[in-house]
Amino acid sequence: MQPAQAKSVLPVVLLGCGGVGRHLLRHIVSCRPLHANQGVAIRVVGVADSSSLLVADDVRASGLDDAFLSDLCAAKSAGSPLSSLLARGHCQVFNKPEAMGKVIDAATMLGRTTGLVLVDCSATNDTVALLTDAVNHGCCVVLANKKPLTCAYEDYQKLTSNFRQIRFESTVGAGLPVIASVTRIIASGDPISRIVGSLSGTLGYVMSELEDGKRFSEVVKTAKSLGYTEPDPRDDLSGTDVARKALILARLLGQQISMEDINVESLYPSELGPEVMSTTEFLESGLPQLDERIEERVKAASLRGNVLRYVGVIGNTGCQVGLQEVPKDSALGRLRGSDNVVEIYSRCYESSPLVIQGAGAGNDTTAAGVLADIVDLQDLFQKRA
Ligand SMILES: NC(=O)C1=CN([C@@H]2O[C@H](COP(=O)(O)OP(=O)(O)OC[C@H]3O[C@@H](n4cnc5c(N)ncnc54)[C@H](OP(=O)(O)O)[C@@H]3O)[C@@H](O)[C@H]2O)C=CC1
Ligand SMILES: N[C@@H](CC=O)C(=O)O
Repeated sequence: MQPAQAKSVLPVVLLGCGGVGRHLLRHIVSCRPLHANQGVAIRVVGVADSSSLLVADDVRASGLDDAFLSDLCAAKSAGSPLSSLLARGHCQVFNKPEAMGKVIDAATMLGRTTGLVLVDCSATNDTVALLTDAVNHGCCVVLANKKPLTCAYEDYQKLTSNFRQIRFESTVGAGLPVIASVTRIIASGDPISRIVGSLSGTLGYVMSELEDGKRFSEVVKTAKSLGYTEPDPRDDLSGTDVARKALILARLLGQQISMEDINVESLYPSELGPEVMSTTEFLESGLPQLDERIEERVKAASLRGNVLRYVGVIGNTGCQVGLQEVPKDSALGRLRGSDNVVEIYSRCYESSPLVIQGAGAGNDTTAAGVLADIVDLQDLFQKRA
């Protein structure tokens, strides 16, 4: 008989079970045989949403089983609260504000013993203190949420001070290996001078669909239904989401800057902003008001043989994100759908940049990136027979 392979068991608490979080749970379940072959077992011990935290009865000994996780995804997809799963047994539910204290309790206990990966697939600013606390208790952190990395610089520094314990590949380019590539180039001592790219799956998709004559308002709604947009698509249309990605890259390059230091072009006026109308109102009545203006810009560019792309430039002297007219047959102009393209210029990649291209948004690819980050942490967890 073969001796049982030693496994790294990675307990996970997931914050956020929306589009990305649910895909992550499904990927964890479907990858069990693959991970077993790789000597890894991911044990989901807790899941939180905006109002509560559901945890396994004894987080040190066992997690939520796979049938439970499937039911949890189904319940959240149907709009039911996490507490609707209490009847299944072997779990407890804590409501806010108590819930976040319970996450810290789990992080304190597991950080000292088995270790814990706290995964942030929420879209809130509210998790940064919790994540920093978890890191300080020896836990690891994986982020799809960009906000904890784009907060005040001092908070960013605190969160990332133990760099080996934190992964955030999906925050830029979803599942594309952008952060890994930048990190490797930096580690090799090759100075990066510039990163240029189309960093928004939503805006890439919208711009390429407009070239086919579709209406802006309709295309934005389709991007939302495909899982490309942020929960409020104005985060994409304002350029804020791209600016967050630019900031994450700039900070990775060592720049001590903040969101206010980035020049951002918004595709909608402040009268249609979140302070004035809800997301639903924006989608129903605000968005159509933008159709004509954007479509005129697309047509004007087309008459010059160009297309519009929302481009981010991260340089040594500053960062800008905004619409640019680019030749139709350029690398940026040829982009279709939700694809991102990122060009990295450094001493080794000066005349011919390192180019990373592929799907840059979507729940599936984002969750896959998060899962790869979790598995990448396995060496920090003890192997057990
Ligand atoms: N979709 C994509 O292509 C990509 C997304 N991302 C990032 O992934 C994250 C998730 O996106 P997505 O799944 O589309 O968003 P959703 O809006 O679908 O889901 C967000 C989830 O977070 C939960 N939540 C809100 N506040 C808190 C909180 N304080 N604590 C715990 N959970 C909370 C929500 O709870 P409730 O269910 O109660 O509302 C919801 O379950 C975002 O930060 C996004 O920027 C990153 C790269 C690509
Ligand atoms: N809304 C974002 C999702 C990924 O970060 C995008 O469209 O790129």
